[in-house]
Amino acid sequence: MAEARIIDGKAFAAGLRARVAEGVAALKASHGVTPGLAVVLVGEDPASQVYVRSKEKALADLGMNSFDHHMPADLGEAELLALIDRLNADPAVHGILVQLPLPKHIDTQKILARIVPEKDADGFHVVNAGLLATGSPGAIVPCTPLGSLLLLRDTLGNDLKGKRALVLGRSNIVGKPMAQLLLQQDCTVTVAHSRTQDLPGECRRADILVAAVGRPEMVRGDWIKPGAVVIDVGINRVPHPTEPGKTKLVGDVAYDEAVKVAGAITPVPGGVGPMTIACLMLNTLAAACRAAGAPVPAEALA
Ligand SMILES: Nc1nc2c(c(=O)[nH]1)N[C@@H](CN(C=O)c1ccc(C(=O)N[C@@H](CCC(=O)O)C(=O)O)cc1)CN2
Repeated sequence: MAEARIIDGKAFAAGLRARVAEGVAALKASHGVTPGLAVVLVGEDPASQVYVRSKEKALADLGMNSFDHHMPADLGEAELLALIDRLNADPAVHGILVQLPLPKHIDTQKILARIVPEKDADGFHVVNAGLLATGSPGAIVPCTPLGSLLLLRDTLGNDLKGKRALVLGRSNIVGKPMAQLLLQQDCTVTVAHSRTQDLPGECRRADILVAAVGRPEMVRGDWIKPGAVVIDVGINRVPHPTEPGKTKLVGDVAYDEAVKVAGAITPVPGGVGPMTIACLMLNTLAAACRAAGAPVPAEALA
């Protein structure tokens, strides 16, 4: 059997970013509005610092405003809530991003719930989750599931109808919204998790397999239906197998095994990861369009 087609998330994300840049220029020209995202980072988690820097660079590259709030790890919850209140009230801020994870002394749900839903660029607010779950217009869709769906549509030529989809993982940030998006595409959706019986068997039935479980290389090659499309959301840093003291990134899928069975597969790195940041840019543009009464880019509507 031929090896799987490699889904190039990096290239697709570059194209999406170019389309967002065009949308930004058009909004400036038509309404005199520059989309702006407030980027809130609390503490010094090294991975979060890297992601936040990439987001701030992407904003600048695409002609958007970035309002950076890098706060100390011992910032109090009340101070963070007060910052969110200020950003909610600032008309130049169209989107607010609070980088996760937050330090343990801060109640993440309380912070996310404080962001007004129309500025919730990550789509994590319960109002946006509810709009998505009910198929209502105006939902801001979480970036990683949105990016995964755009890659799936591109791979399958928009033909997801009737396909059996298995989402492995039930987080509020990826698994649940991913399942909602696939349902909207008329897939037959199963959500599997750590307590699912016969996980390999469930996976083997899937035409579309989205792995978002956060366990390095958990999905083995013989769990995959021949020809299935595999979207690997996992980003796990593990000890390098041959270079002592070094680490490497792997997904939730054993790539070398899966690539021999699947019809198409996202690599890690270079698959879903770059789409997360591109979709954040898209959601920020969409929020600015809504605030200005301008048409919202179709890709953001899922
Ligand atoms: N508020 C949020 N916090 C977090 C989110 C999120 O969507 N919103 N997601 C992750 C981290 N994340 C963005 O914040 C993110 C993760 C990975 C990538 C990415 O491009 N990964 C590269 C590899 C990067 C590397 O070498 O480490 C890839 O997969 O090719 C982008 C964004 C948790 N927090």
